[in-house]
Amino acid sequence: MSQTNTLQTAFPPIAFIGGGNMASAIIGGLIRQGVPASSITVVEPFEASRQALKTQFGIDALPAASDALQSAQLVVWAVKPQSFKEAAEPVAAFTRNALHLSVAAGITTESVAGWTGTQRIVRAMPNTPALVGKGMTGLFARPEVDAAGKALIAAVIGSTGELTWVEQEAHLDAVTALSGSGPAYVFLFLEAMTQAGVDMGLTAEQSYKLAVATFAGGSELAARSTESAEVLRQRVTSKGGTTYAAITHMQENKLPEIFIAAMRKAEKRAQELAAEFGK
Ligand SMILES: NC(=O)C1=CN([C@@H]2O[C@H](COP(=O)(O)OP(=O)(O)OC[C@H]3O[C@@H](n4cnc5c(N)ncnc54)[C@H](O)[C@@H]3O)[C@@H](O)[C@H]2O)C=CC1
Ligand SMILES: O=C(O)[C@@H]1CCC=N1
Repeated sequence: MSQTNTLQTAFPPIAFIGGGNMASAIIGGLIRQGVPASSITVVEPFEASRQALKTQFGIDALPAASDALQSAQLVVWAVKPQSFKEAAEPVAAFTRNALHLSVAAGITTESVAGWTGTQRIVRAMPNTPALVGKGMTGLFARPEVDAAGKALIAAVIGSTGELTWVEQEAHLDAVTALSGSGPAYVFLFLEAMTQAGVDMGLTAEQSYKLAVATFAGGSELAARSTESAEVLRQRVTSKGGTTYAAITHMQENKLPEIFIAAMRKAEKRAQELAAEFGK
């Protein structure tokens, strides 16, 4: 049986609370896998976002929580950490028997349990390449989630790309700093590489194409290779050559150290979000 058929037959009704970027990425993955829009309910207070869900997926999102949520066996929380508690209040009464999946950065499953009145919670940290089926998601399940619940969530998230389970919830803050925020680091590099290409006389279009293809190609090579990134880097870097000149400049200016420190800032911010908005 194909993956599409498995999902179509095995998929229960699912509700999304918040219908923005991340919800759309996951909904897009589900629909690409053949899940019917009619089995997806979305609560989204903003008219423009509801319209976008209608245009993109043919989903009539609800402006507020209602007893339509009662049929959902899985509830996906895709609201900002700042809005989670407020969003949970009107929803909780309808969803006590459902399995819950939160993608909110920083917010602990302990907080989600307090707001939803259930312990059956998985916390996930996806990323925006999920929009094109190339997502990477870290997941943590509370002990109250059984194997069937984990399998359902792996099927949902698997429709958007790859996934990995972590044993300690705190490690999701590391996942956030790495792959959750990571696409932004890639885009910053793309911007800088494109600018450098333009400075050296290429057109912006040509330069961007070269940069994007280089990231995609480098990632694919690393993914398929049995060798480490360090070895792959050394293979590009002829002694006294052009790459050597560039990498030496980056190392002398502590680019790796800056990168590592920056990611620790992201991890710390995830911890702060929990403290600020988790109560
Ligand atoms: N954008 C990203 O790269 C990633 C985001 N996340 C997490 O996903 C969550 C959602 O982020 P985005 O989708 O980027 O934000 P977004 O702003 O695009 O979507 C959030 C949606 O929630 C809606 N909303 C606000 N109050 C609500 C309420 N009371 N009830 C129901 N819906 C309500 C908003 O109208 C908005 O459409 C955040 O918690 C974020 O930490 C996780 C991984 C990556
Ligand atoms: O920046 C944020 O807070 C969210 C979480 C990871 C990516 N975006």
